[in-house]
Amino acid sequence: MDGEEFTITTPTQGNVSFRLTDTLLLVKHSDSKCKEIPHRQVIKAAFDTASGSLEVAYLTKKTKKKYMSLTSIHGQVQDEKRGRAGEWAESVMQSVYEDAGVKRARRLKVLVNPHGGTKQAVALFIKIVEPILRTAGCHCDVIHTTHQGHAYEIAKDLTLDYDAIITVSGDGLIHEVMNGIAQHADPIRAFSIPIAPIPTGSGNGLSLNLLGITDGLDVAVAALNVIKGRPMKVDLFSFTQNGKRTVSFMSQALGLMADLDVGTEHLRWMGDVRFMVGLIRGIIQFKPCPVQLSFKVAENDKAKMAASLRTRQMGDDDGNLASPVSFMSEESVSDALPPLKYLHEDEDGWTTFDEPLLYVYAGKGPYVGRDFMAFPVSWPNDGLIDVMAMPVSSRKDILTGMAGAHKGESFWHPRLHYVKAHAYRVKPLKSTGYLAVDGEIFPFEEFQVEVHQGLGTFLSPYGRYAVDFTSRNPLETAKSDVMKTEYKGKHYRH
Ligand SMILES: Nc1ncnc2c1ncn2[C@@H]1O[C@H](COP(=O)(O)OP(=O)(O)OP(=O)(O)O)[C@@H](O)[C@H]1O
Repeated sequence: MDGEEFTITTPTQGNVSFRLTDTLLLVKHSDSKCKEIPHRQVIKAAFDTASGSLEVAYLTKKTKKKYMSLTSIHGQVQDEKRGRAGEWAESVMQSVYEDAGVKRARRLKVLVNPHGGTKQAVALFIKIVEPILRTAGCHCDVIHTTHQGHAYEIAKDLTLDYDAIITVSGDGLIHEVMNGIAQHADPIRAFSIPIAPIPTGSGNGLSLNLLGITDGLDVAVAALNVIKGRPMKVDLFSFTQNGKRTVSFMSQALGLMADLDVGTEHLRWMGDVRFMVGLIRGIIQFKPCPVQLSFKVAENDKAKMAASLRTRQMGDDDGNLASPVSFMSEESVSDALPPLKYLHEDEDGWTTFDEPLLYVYAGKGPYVGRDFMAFPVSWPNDGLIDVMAMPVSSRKDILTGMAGAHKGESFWHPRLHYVKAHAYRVKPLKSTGYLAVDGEIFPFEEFQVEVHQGLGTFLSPYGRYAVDFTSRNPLETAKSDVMKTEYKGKHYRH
């Protein structure tokens, strides 16, 4: 039945015709040219037999609008086509959902943090996000968090019949959800319920990574990801400190990089500008970060990391997407978190970095904020954590290093050490300093981090981070060999 044209008569827009092709829904108003809506943006086609009315809904980008717009068109189907309208609407739904590997009418646990970022979460959810989710037929069980720790409590006792957990917040609430799930009676099954962020916090790093720099702060694009995204397996980290295990999904920051978060909490109202304020303040203060860093290295050649990223990006299109429709994989169900592999006292195969440092920053996901692609060669489920360490140098050095930070160019800074590791540990050499884990403050005390490959799940439109790292090594070939020699020979002891 694809290809057949259906025309409806609407109360306000005259006649509107629809035709479905293999990839598009064509929408034609009598007085305007035909709109081409990709299947992915179509969220509803429904025919009501009793009234003879057809509703078609989709999202489109409109110039000058901050967010994608929801269009819902209702109207009476012409008499002679009424008998086939139900079947046509069903064939549209089949094409835009099941044929794309997506279950319709997802059941969602929605956590709205009224306190995050610029405190817009409640208004944005009610005005923009909820109408989109409801139009798509999603079942939303909405809770407004009332206190710190609330999302943790909810996630810990979550029933496992949700298709996704939606956080209308920043990254901080996701950290809480992850740690609630880690304490769940059935953590592996709970971790296989995908999380999808609606970006209303100040940093929104996860949303930028899943949706890209152009769409990453668009709450309507994020809502579309909730409806149409597919589960993407991601690595999570165990952060252990003083015998306590915490799950981290994004980053651990020490020194200058922790200054961006810690101490700018009271500036949440600024949105992500607060991180720039933190950076400038950190550069003015220019305090060294008194720690010893050790890691279990997997790769330490930047050029190889960038080449391997390009190879992966050219690989199969949705390589990281889990099988569609049903999210729970019965075979992979085990009932406990993976055990820790590395003991704190284990020295075998560990490399120690001996240079005085200005900061250590480790994590997963290229963007940590809109202006900073900190981990450009990060991959969702390579089983590794990207660790960077900046030795104490001049303010000028740091500033030049940050110049192309929004495009990930600081990766190539000759003084920045960047490794992919299975695990790493930090031992403070003094008692005072800053440590932030996923943006939350932690005691400045010894800790260790290891990676659990593919333990977590996010909803993703692409099955990979929606981030292009196009920057090439400015020193290219010859000079990069010099850097490599210096890297291995001078500052490390094995
Ligand atoms: N009702 C509430 N009152 C106070 N704090 C809350 C409330 N609900 C949640 N929180 C806390 O707010 C903190 C920040 O949440 P969130 O991640 O949404 O915003 P953000 O920190 O501004 O954004 P980002 O993490 O992206 O920088 C979380 O640690 C969470 O525990």
